[in-house]
Amino acid sequence: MSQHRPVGTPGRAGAVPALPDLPEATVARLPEYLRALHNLAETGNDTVSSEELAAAAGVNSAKLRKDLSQLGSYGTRGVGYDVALLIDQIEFVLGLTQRRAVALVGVGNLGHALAGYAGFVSRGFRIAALFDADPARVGEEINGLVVQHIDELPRVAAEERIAIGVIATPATAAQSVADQLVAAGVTSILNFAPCVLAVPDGVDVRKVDLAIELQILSFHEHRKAALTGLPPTSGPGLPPAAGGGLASPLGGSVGAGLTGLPGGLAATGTTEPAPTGSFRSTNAEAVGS
Ligand SMILES: NC(=O)c1ccc[n+]([C@@H]2O[C@H](COP(=O)([O-])OP(=O)(O)OC[C@H]3O[C@@H](n4cnc5c(N)ncnc54)[C@H](O)[C@@H]3O)[C@@H](O)[C@H]2O)c1
Repeated sequence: MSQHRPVGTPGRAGAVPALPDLPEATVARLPEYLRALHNLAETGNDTVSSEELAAAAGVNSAKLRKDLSQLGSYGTRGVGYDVALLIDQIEFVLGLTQRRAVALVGVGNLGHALAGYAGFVSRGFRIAALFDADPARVGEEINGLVVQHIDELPRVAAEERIAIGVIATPATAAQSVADQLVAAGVTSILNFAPCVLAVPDGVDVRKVDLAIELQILSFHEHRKAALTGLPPTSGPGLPPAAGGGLASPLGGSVGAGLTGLPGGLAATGTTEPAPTGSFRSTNAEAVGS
């Protein structure tokens, strides 16, 4: 089978292109494919097999073939995928053919690091404005941009056509900043503050929380230790219980089964009720979803 462009690829002047309605998990993998494809292109590869691309992107090849088939891309039997064409297709679907303007709110420790990160430009984004509420930070120049007071947000958002707002303020300020971004017409927010944001329908929120990622890894460490009966890999941790399992905070032995979970929690996890009303809290995890 040959490789096809998806319906409505760039070049059809005036047309509003039809985009495939992709599952969120597929959308989350597309940037991984794109990164791998750019690396392949830079190292002189014109074509790539699904197995090679899957390995470079860190996913299984059946999943990759299914994801790419949803873009209308099937590769060519015996040849694989055309690297340049696939880059075009994925960039088109992700809307990366235009450089989107990003506003960063909160220029403290994290904000400084983000404002100075050169990788956004090469991935299709332009940090167009920096905001802070602290008069001591206003006027500071970082990477050629001057920090402006948050009160300037509505004017600058319109002038710079800000598409995405990045929140790097303390959690206590994040909801009010999100409200200000939404009022200024920003409909996509990347939230680094450790809190859930309420936003109106039509506004997308992604959340990045490295502490959550570490907690998930901690769970896997804990589980591996429980399965092998070995103590955790670092720190004093919990003392091994009699019988080789790990002691839970409420007594009992996790390694001997899941009966020792605090409060009698079921091992399958809990389900939160869906938010109601006109506000929603998508707050999807930007890492690992
Ligand atoms: N997601 C992650 O993995 C991760 C990692 C580190 C920090 N964080 C979070 O990022 C946030 C920033 O952390 P930090 O260490 O840079 O904090 P920081 O205190 O150094 O910086 C916060 C900045 O926000 C500004 N600010 C406060 N209220 C504001 C408002 N209403 N409008 C505009 N600016 C405002 C402050 O003046 C300050 O410059 C915190 O919420 C922290 O928990 C997240």
